[in-house]
Amino acid sequence: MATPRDLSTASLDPARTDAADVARALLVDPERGLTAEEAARRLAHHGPNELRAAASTPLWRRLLAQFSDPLILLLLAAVVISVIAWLIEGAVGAPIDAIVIVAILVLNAVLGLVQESRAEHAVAALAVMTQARSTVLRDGELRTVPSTELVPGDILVLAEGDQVGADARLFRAAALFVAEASLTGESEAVEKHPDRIDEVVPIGDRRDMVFKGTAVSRGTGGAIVTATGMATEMGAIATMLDATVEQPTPLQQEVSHLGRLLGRIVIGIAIVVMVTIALIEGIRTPADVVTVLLLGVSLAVAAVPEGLPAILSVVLALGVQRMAKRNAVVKRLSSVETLGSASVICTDKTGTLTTNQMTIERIVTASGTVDLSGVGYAPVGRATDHGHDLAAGPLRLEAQIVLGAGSLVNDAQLAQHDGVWEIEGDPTEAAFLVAARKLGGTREETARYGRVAEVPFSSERKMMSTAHRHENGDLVVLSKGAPDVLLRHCTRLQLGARIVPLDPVRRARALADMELLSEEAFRTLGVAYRPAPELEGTGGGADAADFDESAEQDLVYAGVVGILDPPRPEVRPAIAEARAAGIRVVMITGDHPATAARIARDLGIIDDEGIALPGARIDGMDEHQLRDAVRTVSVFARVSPAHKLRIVDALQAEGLVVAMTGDGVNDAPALKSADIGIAMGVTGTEVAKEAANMVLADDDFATIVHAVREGRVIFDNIRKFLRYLLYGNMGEVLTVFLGVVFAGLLGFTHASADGIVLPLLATQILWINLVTDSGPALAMGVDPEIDDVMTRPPRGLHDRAIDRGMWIGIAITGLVISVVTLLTMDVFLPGGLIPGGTDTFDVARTAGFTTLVFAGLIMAFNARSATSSAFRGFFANRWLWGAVVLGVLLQVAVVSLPPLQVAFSTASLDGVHWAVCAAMASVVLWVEELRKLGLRLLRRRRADAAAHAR
Ligand SMILES: Nc1ncnc2c1ncn2[C@@H]1O[C@H](COP(=O)(O)OP(=O)(O)OP(=O)(O)O)[C@@H](O)[C@H]1O
Repeated sequence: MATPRDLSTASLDPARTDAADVARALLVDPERGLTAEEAARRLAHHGPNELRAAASTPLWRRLLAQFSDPLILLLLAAVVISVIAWLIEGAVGAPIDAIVIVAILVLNAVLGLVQESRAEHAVAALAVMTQARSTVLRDGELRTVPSTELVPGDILVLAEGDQVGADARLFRAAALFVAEASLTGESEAVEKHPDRIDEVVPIGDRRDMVFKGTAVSRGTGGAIVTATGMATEMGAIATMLDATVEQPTPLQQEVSHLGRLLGRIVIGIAIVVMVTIALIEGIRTPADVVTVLLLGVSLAVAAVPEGLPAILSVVLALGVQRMAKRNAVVKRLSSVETLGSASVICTDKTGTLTTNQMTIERIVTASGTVDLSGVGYAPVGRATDHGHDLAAGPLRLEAQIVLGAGSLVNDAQLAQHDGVWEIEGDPTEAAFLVAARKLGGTREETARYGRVAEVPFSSERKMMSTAHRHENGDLVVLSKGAPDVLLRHCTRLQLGARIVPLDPVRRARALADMELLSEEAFRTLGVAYRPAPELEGTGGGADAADFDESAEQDLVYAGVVGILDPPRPEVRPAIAEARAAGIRVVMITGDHPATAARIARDLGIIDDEGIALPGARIDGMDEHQLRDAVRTVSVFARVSPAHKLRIVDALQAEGLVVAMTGDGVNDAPALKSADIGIAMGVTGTEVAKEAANMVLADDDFATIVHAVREGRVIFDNIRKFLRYLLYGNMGEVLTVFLGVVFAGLLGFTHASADGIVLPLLATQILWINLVTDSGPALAMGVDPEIDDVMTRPPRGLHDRAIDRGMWIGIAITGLVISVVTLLTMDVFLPGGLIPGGTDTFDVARTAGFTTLVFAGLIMAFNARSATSSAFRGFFANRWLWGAVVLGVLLQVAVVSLPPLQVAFSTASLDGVHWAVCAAMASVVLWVEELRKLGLRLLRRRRADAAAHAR
């Protein structure tokens, strides 16, 4: 086979070449597309259809960036000073502290880097899940493929809401409008037409081409891909489009703010500690200066959780992965936090609350009602009239017109694959194809019509029309749409084989028929038609360009179908769960108010008195009236996408955090405006997915509620490790500070070989923070749900992660930790508060150090809830247990292994020491248990009092 010319590099300009010639040059038949093998071959030749990503930062620079924190730099400076002092003093022995501190910092940087890479990988994996897709014709069939797999010569099939995946030459277009702002900056959508352009014109004027990165805002079309990847016009400007950098989430901002605040406070404390030591103990040698300096700076490094932003990213990213496994694909980490605060979920009805498995069960025409049996897409079922097989006659004829016309003004396809009936396209439309097959004779008739033009369906118009030519040359217009809308375009009625005027009585009857179907929860669709001889005169045939909305008049109303779209079984409990969690559910649908209200009632969204507010009423309201309305109304029906935007704005003005679902191209503004835009993964358009923060892989409402729960759990877990880290840090700072003060008061100055008496050494402080504490903190990030997060109201968007209650808890716990640590040291020291101690200062300090580490590890269990006992879900997190056991082993090692004893100035402990350390450390657990018990009792008493008052 000849190789197709690569148009992107050839001199041929597709915009100035006939579509047929472009197809020929690219060796493709526009009616069949490429074969799968040929597409694979071309993909191998041209490479994936991607814009080259920006080069990644080299590893060494990322490692170096780990040291860029000002406090770490300060510590490094202190280390340098200590080395200089050691050199001045004659370089005796080895500068052990300096070596140990640098080693710990390197270890810490490597860990930080690993965290960062994990978070990045998780985010990259999300990008793959939310990648854009395109519809192409391959082997004569429609296929949806990732847009990265498009190749030159592919036949793109474009519909409203599609992202154009590659540059392509149009060969067909029906009312095709493309938004090209991303490429040309032009905000208005441009109408496209396959007619060749003869001059060389700028991109914005190449009406016969569509370009990668733009979006179809209206209409349909077919185009031959002429360029992919960097060869596209978008590729030409791609150097300007560096990969978007993830902005820090509000929580990440709060944490870095917290870091800076702590940094300042701690530097203050460090200075106070250093001055206190100098005053109480007196600085005697340069070594004393270095010891105090290192201690002060290490304290600062320890107390400020530098690793927190990285841990935060990992926890968010892991949460995002868990959500994705449950079909909620979040595009940005920040959306996870917002999800947890959602206070109202506005949801579509069709496909989200319902199954979107449409079955026509009823056809109501002027002569009566036909019932159709059978479920699903298999076209087997009986047509009956009052329980009897439908006989030939006016009713059958009318039903045949309804279903026949309905399956012609239709873009869906029905086919049997391996014995299973499957549909391609809109399920509402496919329902007509299935029903038409159930009613014998209909398909034979429709086969005689060929489509010549169309005005596509849109959620604003709520109807669509096509023009067809019969074998005998006659032209007709066929329309289907929301019956109340369609009836406005009808002046006549089909009655048996006759066409009669649609007088007020007949119109009222038709409306009543539809209303009745709606109240029974049926989705309704009307069908109408008219002979259209006048189309013949326009431009030598019913040309697509001459056919527009103006043809939708003077129609003959044929009848209405009742489509069953059952609610998803999991939705009712999900709505109850949302309500319990203080989240309101609002249904916003294009469907009829009666259908909407009935289904909302069945699902528990509204009670029997609840009503559906029609979109037309919203039009008559100003902002204030709408704000009043959204306070009470939970069902909006027959709305258009523009109403959605107004509803979002009104709810937000009421102070609510709004999650909003959407699927169509016109939903994009509402999705962007909502706090969380949620696009449908299955039925949603590419434009909607692009505008949303989250994509539902299964279109299911219940998935949104799961995602909210997950968002709350993630936020809870973040609070857990904040609490945990700050408990420990507060404990250390207070231990050092109080230790120095008490040492002075008790006269323990210069009691050890190191010169100055310090309750903890710089290396030990760094050990605790950067080694033993990191494991439990990480494990906390994947903690299972300890407190039921769906029993509390949503968190305010601007509520702080660390509130006052938490600060009080941190202060109390920090104080308890420092007191037990100092008491442990005192127990073993001779001449302390508690008599009987006989150990050396080094042993006593090692015991204090160990108590501090153990208390920290025990606090990990406590930090998991502000109110629940640490024993609740005690064994639920095996990572936490792993981390705690590892922490204990590391501590045993640092106390008992001689090389580590030298590095960390520790001394061996015996059995009694270990037991006392463990017992003293456990005191924090009991104190916290008592405090939480008190809190719980208080809370219960308040709840009882409130219940009593009611
Ligand atoms: N393919 C179609 N052709 C003609 N009319 C349609 C088609 N699909 C839907 N309709 C009519 O338009 C109305 C509105 O449809 P739209 O897609 O805006 O909302 P919906 O799918 O009913 O609900 P939701 O907004 O909850 O997804 C429907 O109730 C139906 O009567």
